[in-house]
Amino acid sequence: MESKAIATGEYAPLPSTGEEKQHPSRSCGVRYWRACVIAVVVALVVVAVALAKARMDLADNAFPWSNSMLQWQRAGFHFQTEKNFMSDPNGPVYYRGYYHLFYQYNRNGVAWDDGMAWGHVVSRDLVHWRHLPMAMVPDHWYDIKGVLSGSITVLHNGTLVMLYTGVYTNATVMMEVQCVAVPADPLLRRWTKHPANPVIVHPPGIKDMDFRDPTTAWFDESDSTYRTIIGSKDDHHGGHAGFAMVYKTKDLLSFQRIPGILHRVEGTGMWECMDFYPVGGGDNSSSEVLYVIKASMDDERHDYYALGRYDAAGNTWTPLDPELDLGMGLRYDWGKFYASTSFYDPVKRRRVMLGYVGETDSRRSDEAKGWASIQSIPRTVALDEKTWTNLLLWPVQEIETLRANATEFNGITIDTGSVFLLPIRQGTQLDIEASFRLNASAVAAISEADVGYNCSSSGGAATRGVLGPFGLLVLADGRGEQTAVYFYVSRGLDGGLRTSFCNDESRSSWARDVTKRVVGSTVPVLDGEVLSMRVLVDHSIVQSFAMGGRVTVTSRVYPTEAIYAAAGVYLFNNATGASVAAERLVVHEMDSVDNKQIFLVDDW
Ligand SMILES: OC[C@H]1O[C@@](CO)(OC[C@@]2(O[C@H]3O[C@H](CO)[C@@H](O)[C@H](O)[C@H]3O)O[C@H](CO)[C@@H](O)[C@@H]2O)[C@@H](O)[C@@H]1O
Repeated sequence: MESKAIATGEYAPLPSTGEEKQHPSRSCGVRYWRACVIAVVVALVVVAVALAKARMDLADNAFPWSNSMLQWQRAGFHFQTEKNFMSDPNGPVYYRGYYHLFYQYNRNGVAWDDGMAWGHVVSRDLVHWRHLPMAMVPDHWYDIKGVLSGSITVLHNGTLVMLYTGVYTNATVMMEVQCVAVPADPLLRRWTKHPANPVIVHPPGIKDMDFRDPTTAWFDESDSTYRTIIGSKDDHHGGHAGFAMVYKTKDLLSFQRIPGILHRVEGTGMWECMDFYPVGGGDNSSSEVLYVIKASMDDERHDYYALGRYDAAGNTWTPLDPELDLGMGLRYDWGKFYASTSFYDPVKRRRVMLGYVGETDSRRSDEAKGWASIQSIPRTVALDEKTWTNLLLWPVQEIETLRANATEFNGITIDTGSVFLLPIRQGTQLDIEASFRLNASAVAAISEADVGYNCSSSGGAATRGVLGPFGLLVLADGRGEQTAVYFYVSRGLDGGLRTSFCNDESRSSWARDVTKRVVGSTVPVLDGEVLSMRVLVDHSIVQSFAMGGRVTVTSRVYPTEAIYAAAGVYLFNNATGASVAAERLVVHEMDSVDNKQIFLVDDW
């Protein structure tokens, strides 16, 4: 097994793409002088055009992406569309033997635009998806500018109702309104928009375009009504609060706003794609049920959540810890992950959520690829009954059916300042399980304080501290391109240890026209626990999970050289004060899923 020094130096000059091969020139004899003059003139013109283009590209830092580089970026086992722009997952539901996933889709381009529709796929296992025709398109006056996000509710009688936001415009206004549709066939291919639409218009005092994304409704036994939440924002009197309103209905057609608000947090801005559901209190738990409130914060483009108590009679939700109120501390994911939604899976009696993972490359690259965005792997959501301060978000078990060859490594100790190449067959579609233990006596001997480590501002994986960073380099070619997924342990002034978990994208690509950040968060680690991570690598998407899903971090990365056979995985330890033992390390190769475009009931 090979061991080599970690690359911490500056990036070398941009490499050539390999497409700019020199062609041998043919010498010009007298007989060919005419042809040669023409050839020289043509060559000069070509060079001039190429130089002009190169100057333009340099001006906006555009990398000369080749087709094979762009082709490599498509995921192998995540769901994505063949072409065009996809965003929010909408109305996931289990119905008559199939998981249905709808999603925001622009049929005409690689970016968000007017005219968003609901795409539709179905699955038996949340892993292999089959495409169905567009489920909902803008074709009524009240949704003519777009069928925006919404939800599907399974009513007590087993029937389904879709709630969604329609956008319309006339000479004076652009307006978001809430609408209802019901399925017209058992496979949910066609939906009938109700003649009563729009069924909810915004209350006074709210801006026309700050009223969207109705949640899945739940049944309240106290007055036998269904209830749904709609997010908004309040910019009055110089404020900038996000807040949630609750509507109740008996028939899913006539809605009444419950006075007051469910919750409001000053300074958080528009709450999009809200979600609200119970956690805890399950079969194995004697503890009370808590309620998760989640909002996609439009200002920041992050999905925040908080744990609290719900008082249905008083129509209020109160955070367990006011310092971890919505928008303050807890996120579903610390990387690129937005507009998530969840549903209750009655088959496996679990809550499952997913969010969309947008592009962090340039619009020009998206146009060249012809597609934009990937859906996250569906994740189970559960209360962390050990901490009671956070959720556990974990890839659904079904994706383990894609695991092919597994390579297990035992007894590797990574010395300070070293890297270790893992001998695996391919590095582009992987599910990696790893747990690490810092040398205990080294940790005990260290008394110096190293407080205040922050993934985003402390310099990433190349910055060395006493007890970190250490972890994995994925999509790494040993020549500088690498995405680091790492822990960093610091000792606080109180003597206690504090652990951060981060994805460092800053060396993920030679290209300068992609966004590269270091993202992550501190993660709770209880006494005696080893530091564990799981990393799903799937071409341009890397999803990292720490400590069983207490913290998750998703990155989009666009390597230029660490692709195809050149993509590898390394262990690394950039700490100065302690070696790290990889106690458990299993690298599973992952099969591809073939998301067929056409669905035929009989052939599946
Ligand atoms: O597709 C509409 C639904 O998407 C949501 C949440 O993602 O709102 C998005 C929003 O548009 C912004 O997001 C786009 C990418 O998702 C972005 O490309 C666009 O430039 C942004 O405006 O859609 C509304 C437009 O009315 C805007 O206010 C949002 O930020 C969700 O809330 C929508 O239902």
